[in-house]
Amino acid sequence: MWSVDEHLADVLFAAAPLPPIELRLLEAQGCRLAEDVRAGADLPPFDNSSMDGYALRTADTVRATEQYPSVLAVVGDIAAGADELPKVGPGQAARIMTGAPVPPGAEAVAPVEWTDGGTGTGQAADAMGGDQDAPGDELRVLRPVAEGAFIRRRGSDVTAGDTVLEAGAVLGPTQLGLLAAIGRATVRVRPRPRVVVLSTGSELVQPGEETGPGRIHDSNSFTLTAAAIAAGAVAYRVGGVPDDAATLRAVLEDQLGRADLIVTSGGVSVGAYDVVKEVFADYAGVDFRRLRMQPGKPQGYGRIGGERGVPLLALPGNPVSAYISFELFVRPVIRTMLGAPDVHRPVVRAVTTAALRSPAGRRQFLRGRYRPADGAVSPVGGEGSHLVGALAQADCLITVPEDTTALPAGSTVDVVLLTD
Ligand SMILES: Nc1nc2c(c(=O)[nH]1)N[C@H]1C(S)=C(S)[C@@H](COP(=O)(O)OP(=O)(O)OC[C@H]3O[C@@H](n4cnc5c(N)ncnc54)[C@H](O)[C@@H]3O)O[C@H]1N2
Ligand code: MOO
Repeated sequence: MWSVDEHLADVLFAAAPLPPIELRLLEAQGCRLAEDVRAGADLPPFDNSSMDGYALRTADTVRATEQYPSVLAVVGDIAAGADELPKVGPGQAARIMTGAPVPPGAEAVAPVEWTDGGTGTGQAADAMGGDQDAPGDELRVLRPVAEGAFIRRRGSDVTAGDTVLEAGAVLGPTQLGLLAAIGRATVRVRPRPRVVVLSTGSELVQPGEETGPGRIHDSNSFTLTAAAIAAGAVAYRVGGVPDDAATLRAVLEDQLGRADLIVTSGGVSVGAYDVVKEVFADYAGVDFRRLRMQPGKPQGYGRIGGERGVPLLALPGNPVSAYISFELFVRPVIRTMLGAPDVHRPVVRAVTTAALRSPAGRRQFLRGRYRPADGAVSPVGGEGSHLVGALAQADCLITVPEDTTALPAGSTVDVVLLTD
């Protein structure tokens, strides 16, 4: 028998970060950067207005008041995206929209609310006049405007040559937006591992179909596929492969091409129909071992597919065993392939609200609910590895060490937190 830690070490020994690839921005969401990204140009790329208003020279507004406005000649109209800009001289202003380039000669922008909007009334405007082609040709400015007011300076956000994101950064919405803003269409990242999830068992029926005598719905392929996605993988679900050597070989052969990792459930124990185990051992080069843990005792792992050798983890079929095995062994492999620094789930110390029992010589992982407020943890459901109802209520695993068979309520235990 092997310990949990020995098995984890062996499984991780064979795992490595996937080689970086160049991906389009939205395909790279959630991935880690494999390069330092530098800005090729300034952001903003040019001085521009942060308000709808009038670009002008500050000296012209020094004595402006509501009673005695400064009167300026409007010499042009600048929309965002404009490339031909009027020159603003003394006594002149140009109507300007938010984001539009500040024209030569202008030193500040007066928001439209600080002017009469070119209406000739001398009353403060609350919006730009609607006529784009013919802005009023005489503007009254109702207060002084300071040098640089409402101008977003070129390079004030990002300067050309700046490292804007470092290798290892995770690309979320705002990082992807920044990459787009500096003009990057693609980026070099560690890709998400492609995980093929395959559940074996002739008793399995897909959800939505009638079960019939002795048959059950395939739930593992859903749990494991969802868990792989939650861990950061791209996952492909192949549900319900019958316990038949030829079929299983064909399916494995077929799936190999699109997999960085294969995860199977079922057929790893000692049953008479566990042809799966034979196929994995002979064809796929998978070793089987029994671990000093409960649930999750029987485990297989190895590499399949000759040269390239895709790692394969064969998990036990009992649904709770399969899920716990995923969390303890498969998730760290996926996280390693992603190049994540945190490959393991966090473990906290907590006080159990109920007495716990555990088989001698096995590390037990009981399902529990953890209360961060007071550091208490309560078991949910029993020990049985078929209890999917209780599993769905749990948010943590309560660990009872190998050498402990009973713990009274109030004992301090290690708890593996399962929430993302
Ligand atoms: N004589 C022994 N019997 C068993 C031992 C043992 O040491 N000696 N180990 C037990 C333990 S522990 C486990 S765990 C299971 C592992 O069994 P297998 O990996 O061979 O899985 P199966 O026999 O195919 O199925 C076990 C159980 O899980 C259900 N199952 C399987 N696949 C799915 C699925 N995709 N969705 C939902 N449920 C699934 C299956 O119907 C069985 O009830 O072996 C024990 N036996
Ligand atoms: O180890 Mo099995 O996984 O106890 O149910």
